[in-house]
Amino acid sequence: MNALVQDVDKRAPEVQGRGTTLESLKQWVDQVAALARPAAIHWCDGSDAENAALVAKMEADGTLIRLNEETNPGSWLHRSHPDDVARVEHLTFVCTSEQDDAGPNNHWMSPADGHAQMDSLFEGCMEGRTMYVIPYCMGPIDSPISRCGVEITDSPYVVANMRIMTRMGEAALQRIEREGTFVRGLHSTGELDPNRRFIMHFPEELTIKSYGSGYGGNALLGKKCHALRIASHQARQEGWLAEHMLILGIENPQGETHYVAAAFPSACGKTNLAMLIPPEGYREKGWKVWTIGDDICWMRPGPDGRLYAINPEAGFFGVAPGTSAKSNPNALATIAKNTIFTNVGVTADDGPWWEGLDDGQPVTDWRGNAYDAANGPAAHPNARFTVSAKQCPSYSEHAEDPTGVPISAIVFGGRRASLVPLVFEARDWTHGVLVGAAMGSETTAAATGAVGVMRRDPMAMKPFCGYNFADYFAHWLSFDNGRNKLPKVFHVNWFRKGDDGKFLWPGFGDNLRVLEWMIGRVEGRADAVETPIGALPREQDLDLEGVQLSGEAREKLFGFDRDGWRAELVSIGDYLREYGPRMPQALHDEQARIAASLD
Ligand SMILES: Nc1nc2c(ncn2[C@@H]2O[C@H](COP(=O)(O)OP(=O)(O)OP(=O)(O)O)[C@@H](O)[C@H]2O)c(=O)[nH]1
Ligand SMILES: O=C([O-])CC(=O)C(=O)O
Ligand SMILES: [Mn+2]
Repeated sequence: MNALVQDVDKRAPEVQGRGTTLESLKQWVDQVAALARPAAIHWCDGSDAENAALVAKMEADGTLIRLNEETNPGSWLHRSHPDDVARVEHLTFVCTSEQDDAGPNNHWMSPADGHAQMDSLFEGCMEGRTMYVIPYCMGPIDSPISRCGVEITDSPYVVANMRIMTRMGEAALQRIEREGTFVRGLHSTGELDPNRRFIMHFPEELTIKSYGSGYGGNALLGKKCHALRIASHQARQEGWLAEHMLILGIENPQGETHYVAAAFPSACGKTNLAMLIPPEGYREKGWKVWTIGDDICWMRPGPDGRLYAINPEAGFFGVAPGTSAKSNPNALATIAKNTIFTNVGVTADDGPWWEGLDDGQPVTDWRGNAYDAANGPAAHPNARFTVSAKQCPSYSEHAEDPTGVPISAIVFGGRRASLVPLVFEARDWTHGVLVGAAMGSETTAAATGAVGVMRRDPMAMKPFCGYNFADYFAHWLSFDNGRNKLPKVFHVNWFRKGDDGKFLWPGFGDNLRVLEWMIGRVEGRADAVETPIGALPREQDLDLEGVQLSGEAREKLFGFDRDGWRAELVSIGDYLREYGPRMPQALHDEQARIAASLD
């Protein structure tokens, strides 16, 4: 047992009050142990020795497979159960006392039913297994914006991943004792039976219970469950924002840096944008892009009224397929060592392999079978890497600033094959909130279910907002209070397709051309044309030197299709009405204003 917690037991009754938080932690651990009946309890300290012992155990039982030590030092392959490869939105619940507080955007169960359901699954589920207790901090350990939690799990794979993704161990436990509060997460991989799998949240109790999956977003409870679903609920009560956003810094040739936060749905380009390498021409002039975070952003107004953002995570849990020396060399450099690969293929010399990788050939697929193209891709489309952010060559020296970084622009974006141009700017905050609320995107392999189906995914938070979207939009609107100096809001679409079904915009490094225009707008330098949907750049307002665009590409990326947008605004109006009377009138008014200006 951890020394700090052990001390609680030894304390004389008169000083025990000082350790009340740790006492209640210990009581909860005891309660869980009585229910799940593990063979042993291990309090994680986050040390290298602890990790080495866990990894050795996982290597021995086949949970981890060692990759080539020369080409991929310290790196491992994990093959999940083939039915457990992505988030399960249909099995994810938000349990609030009132159903309306969870909203039409969440599956709901009453807290009593939710606990009963989960506790019956947890009964005796850890028999013969070790129960790990993981104290962790989301965000830099010394940042006032950070928050702590404790995850109890029976999966050593989860422990190894949480060690990379969070600040885990002794320092987190000390912060928990100081702060007097923490999020409780209980997880078991159970039998990995898709029919006995639930990811359940109790935001009013700051509690998470997850059963039956070992996959990242379902099992690493610090990530989506805590840092988005529970944190969004806390953020609303306390006046901040917990968002599914990357954070990056753009340094211009004069050495000035602007920070941008961008919300794209799962597997829609956050990791890639966060690690962008400037294209030819920009590099020579001295443009640089710095990575702060690739998935989650917590932000709040600072004393000067600007929004300050931290990345609550310490690592990247990124999509492997498509990562190449051409698309994302920074990611490739980051994962060159000390990386856990999940569900990738393997080459003859024990290297990790996925579709889109520049060289190598797979001999084994993600299931562990001999690779045969007839059986599908070598790597699962949602294969992932887990790696420390510190290994990223573009990791910003300000990424761990306790104050966070000031945000100049917020960017929303989705996968839209048609209609939506490359970029436009919202005219003010309220319009920006509508643009976020109306976001649409085609579904991806990050969640189980059909891929490529267009759905509304407001602010990329459809699977992650822990409360009613109507209240969430009202919360966003409330930041426009006359005191805050809010960032400009933009919308991008890297995924517009031509008649031949191919992407019209080169994307990746070339996305800096669009970011540069945004910064120009923030500084009042760049030009645009006003349209009913917002301000659009003309081709000449972007630096497109060296970019080959067809006539069709120019028309579709920079044009505005009035008839198409009329239909889109009708669909947006219908969507807002699905939330009934809780939807802020300001968003209905904004939708009506734009719809009217399209006539
Ligand atoms: N065409 C095009 N594809 C892109 C671009 N950026 C990223 N992608 C593709 O989008 C997919 C996923 O991108 P990621 O950056 O890993 O997605 P993410 O938003 O970080 O995803 P999560 O970790 O699931 O939240 C990969 O297949 C990329 O190759 C781009 O600018 N253009
Ligand atoms: O949660 C996960 O498993 C990975 C992720 O970032 C997402 O799906 O958005
Ligand atoms: Mn994500």
